[in-house]
Amino acid sequence: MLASDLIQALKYKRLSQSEFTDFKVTTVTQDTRQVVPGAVFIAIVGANVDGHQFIPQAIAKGAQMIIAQEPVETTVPVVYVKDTHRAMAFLADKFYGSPSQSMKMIGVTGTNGKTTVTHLIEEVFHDLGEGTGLIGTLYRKVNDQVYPTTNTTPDVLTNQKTLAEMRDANVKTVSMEVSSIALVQGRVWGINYDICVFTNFTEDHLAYHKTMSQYKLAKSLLFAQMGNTFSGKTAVMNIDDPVGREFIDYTTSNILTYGIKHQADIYADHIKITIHGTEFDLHVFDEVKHVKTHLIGEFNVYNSLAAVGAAYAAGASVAEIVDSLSRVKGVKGRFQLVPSNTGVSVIVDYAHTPDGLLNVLETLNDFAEQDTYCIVGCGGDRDAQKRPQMAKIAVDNSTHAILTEDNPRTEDPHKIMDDMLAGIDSDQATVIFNRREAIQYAVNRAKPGDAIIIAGKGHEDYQIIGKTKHHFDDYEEAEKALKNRHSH
Ligand SMILES: CC(=O)N[C@H]1[C@@H](OP(=O)(O)OP(=O)(O)OC[C@H]2O[C@@H](n3ccc(=O)[nH]c3=O)[C@H](O)[C@@H]2O)O[C@H](CO)[C@@H](O)[C@@H]1O[C@H](C)C(=O)N[C@@H](C)C(=O)N[C@H](CCC(=O)O)C(=O)O
Ligand SMILES: Nc1ncnc2c1ncn2[C@@H]1O[C@H](COP(=O)(O)OP(=O)(O)OP(=O)(O)O)[C@@H](O)[C@H]1O
Ligand SMILES: N[C@H](CCC[C@H](N)C(=O)O)C(=O)O
Ligand SMILES: [Mg+2]
Repeated sequence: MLASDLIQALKYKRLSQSEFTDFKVTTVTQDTRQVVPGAVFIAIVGANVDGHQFIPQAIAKGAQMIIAQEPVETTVPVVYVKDTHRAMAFLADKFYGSPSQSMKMIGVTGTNGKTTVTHLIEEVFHDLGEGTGLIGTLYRKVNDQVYPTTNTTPDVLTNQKTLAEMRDANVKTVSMEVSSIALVQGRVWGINYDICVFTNFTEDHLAYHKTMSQYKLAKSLLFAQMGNTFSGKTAVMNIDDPVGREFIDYTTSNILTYGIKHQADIYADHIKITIHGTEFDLHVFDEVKHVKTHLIGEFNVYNSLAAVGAAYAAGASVAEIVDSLSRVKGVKGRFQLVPSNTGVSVIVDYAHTPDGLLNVLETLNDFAEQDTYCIVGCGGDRDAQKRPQMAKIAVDNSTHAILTEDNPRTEDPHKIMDDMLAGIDSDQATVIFNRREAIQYAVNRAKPGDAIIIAGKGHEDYQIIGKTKHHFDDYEEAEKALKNRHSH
């Protein structure tokens, strides 16, 4: 694409040089680390640094045009806009040719369950032999090709680039996690969602959003993005959650409701939960099918219903969806059982919010024959308000609560622990800062019939201390601990 064509995407702009030599744009990026000769570099004012300071570096690496919002002196043409952040979304869509227009786009938002629901949806269309795409916490996936990712919802350029790759690889259906932070930062601006799913709303991310009402507003943006013209789109809403009921008013899309407690279009009854899986009768309007899945817990019935709604709206039949649900083995780090012959059940789970933790502990208590152990910590540089609540939930819902480190990041682990301990009496829990030791301690103490949940890090194969990532994997650690187990 020629630079002159690309900048047509920007309606209001000022060029630093009225005449410039047009060139073929090789890439558009806001990150100097991705600049190649022929690039257009967008200077973004970030939370840590101001991208305008990287302009000389970008030019040295071959950037041939700059998009800026502040006066800069350069040797290459500059396009001035009021807000480079907004411009980035327009340029991303234009450069990659609006890929979301040519695929069925499913966006999933909510505090918990996004990763699980997006995987369940992907599985249905994968089983139907269609090309599928997935963007989320674990990775970006184009058919079977997996790319690593840093954010649950990447920046807008990475999103559009990934979507373009999906379109070119014959992907028909994309299921995508949309985080609240991404929604306020415009990381999904320009994406044309056909189906949007709301899972639930409870506390998280207050370090970023400050108040629950701002957090809620952020989540609502996905449904606002669906628009208010009659477009054949569908919003799939959990109406057992009051916020799900409220968000229905934010869009004129078609609505599919799901739930267990309220009268919904899609609902489950006769629910049976065991350590091996969950069974229920699925009702989709007048159709009823028995579902047997490997996923465990009532919260996973909700996740299944959300996926049923999205897949149904995207054209799959109830029979096809049920067939796929019965095959799904589970998602990495989400209520994942670590095999062992010790008689102790060890489960790795990504619960990192009060509600998530409460749900998994309730599930664990449903089937644990004897005592339960909950190993949990809280991440640094994240919502501090959830820390005392999570400690209390651990204490109230397990026989032995063991408080440990998660990703301390740049915070002092003692400060994080003090925040957690403020929610309980200090003699109610055992504190073992070192996560490896905490896991070994629980595994040694547990008797056959006991169950241990290692919460908070799920699939993560690292621990972030300061700004450094060290290899650390709860599942691997649990396997090792079980091997080295010496019971007392
Ligand atoms: C606070 C926050 O959200 N930060 C996000 C934000 O970074 P930023 O605006 O702070 O960027 P910055 O580091 O100040 O840099 C400013 C500009 O200079 C550029 N730069 C920077 C350095 C350099 O050498 N060269 C260069 O060009 C950067 O590319 C950027 O354009 O934009 C980046 C690109 O989109 C994100 O990766 C980054 O997420 C950070 C890593 C993060 O931890 N975010 C968390 C809070 C988050 O977004 N989480 C949600 C929810 C998770 C969940 O619950 O699932 C998520 O979606 O992941
Ligand atoms: N529907 C649900 N309701 C409440 N808790 C849930 C639900 N689904 C999953 N959880 C809990 O939350 C954890 C994370 O689940 P999942 O990864 O699917 O959520 P997510 O929304 O993608 O999280 P993130 O915000 O980190 O991307 C699970 O390990 C489980 O403990
Ligand atoms: N992706 C989420 C959850 C991280 C989970 C936990 N392990 C932590 O580090 O807080 C976040 O960035 O807030
Ligand atoms: Mg996720």
